Amino acid sequence: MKSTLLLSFSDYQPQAKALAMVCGIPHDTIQLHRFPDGESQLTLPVNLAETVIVCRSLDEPNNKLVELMLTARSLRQHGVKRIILVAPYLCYMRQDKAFHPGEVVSQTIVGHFLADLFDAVITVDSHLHRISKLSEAIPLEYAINLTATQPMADFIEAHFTNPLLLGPDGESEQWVKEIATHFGFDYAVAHKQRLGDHNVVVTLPENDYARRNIIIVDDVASTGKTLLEAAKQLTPYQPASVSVLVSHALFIDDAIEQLTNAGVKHIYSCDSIPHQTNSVSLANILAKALQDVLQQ
Ligand SMILES: O=P(O)(O)OC[C@H]1O[C@H](OP(=O)(O)OP(=O)(O)O)[C@H](O)[C@@H]1O
Repeated sequence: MKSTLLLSFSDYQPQAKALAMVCGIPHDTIQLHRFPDGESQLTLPVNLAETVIVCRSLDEPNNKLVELMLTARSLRQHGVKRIILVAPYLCYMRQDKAFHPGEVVSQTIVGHFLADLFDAVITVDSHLHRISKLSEAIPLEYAINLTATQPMADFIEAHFTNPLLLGPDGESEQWVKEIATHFGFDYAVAHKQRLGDHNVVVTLPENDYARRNIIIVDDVASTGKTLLEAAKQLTPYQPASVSVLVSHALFIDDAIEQLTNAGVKHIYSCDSIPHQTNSVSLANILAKALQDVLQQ
């Protein structure tokens, strides 16, 4: 048995291979076949290792969670001692509270499900708004929530001159402030009221937005409505440009088209979810965290 092996599915292979290369770990592929009835058939490599890292982002989560369970249980049956999940985008972290009687708190249920399968979980900019640590949702010693603020700051520094960062809601301040601090960028944070899945109201703080290159920064773009409403509020101030940068690019349905139609000039994202807007690689921050865990 080799000592360490990184496995990925075809949906995240370039990013997983890049991570394996930075870490100097061999990479192999889990073959996936979906039967006509929707069941998944998985085939693991024949040669495994004592420690196996499974690298898969958990957008479109429902099939992927079942496939992770099949993968992890099968790896254990084959004698793998340590199984680490690297999920740059972690699903179900937004349903963290029962807002109405009977509502299921998915965050902790999915968290315990992953803790039963894996020995460590590494993710990036997880949506932890009502808990302070990922280990409160995933009860593991190594439940690590990284932040992409450093590579995002480096990207902005390389592509913009004197930008103004805008967080579209109070929760985004943690990321916007940290990115701004790296290079002394100006920043502001808006207020958001969520009225429904596709309906938010964004109120901008007082600021001189005219003739500025503004970058709206957030953790995740799902319907894109949060970014869209922030961009629309900026238009009357006649900024030089409005761009967006997010950690996780879900961009459901026509989100990109709506942002473009609203005058958003550039749409950038980290590569936690494969998307046409991917501009910022997470390989280096994931590799550092993974190497730290492997040394334990
Ligand atoms: O692209 P969208 O569909 O607008 O979704 C993305 C937004 O949703 C999340 O916050 P949310 O509104 O859930 O607020 P919360 O911080 O209160 O959970 C997230 O932080 C984004 O701001």
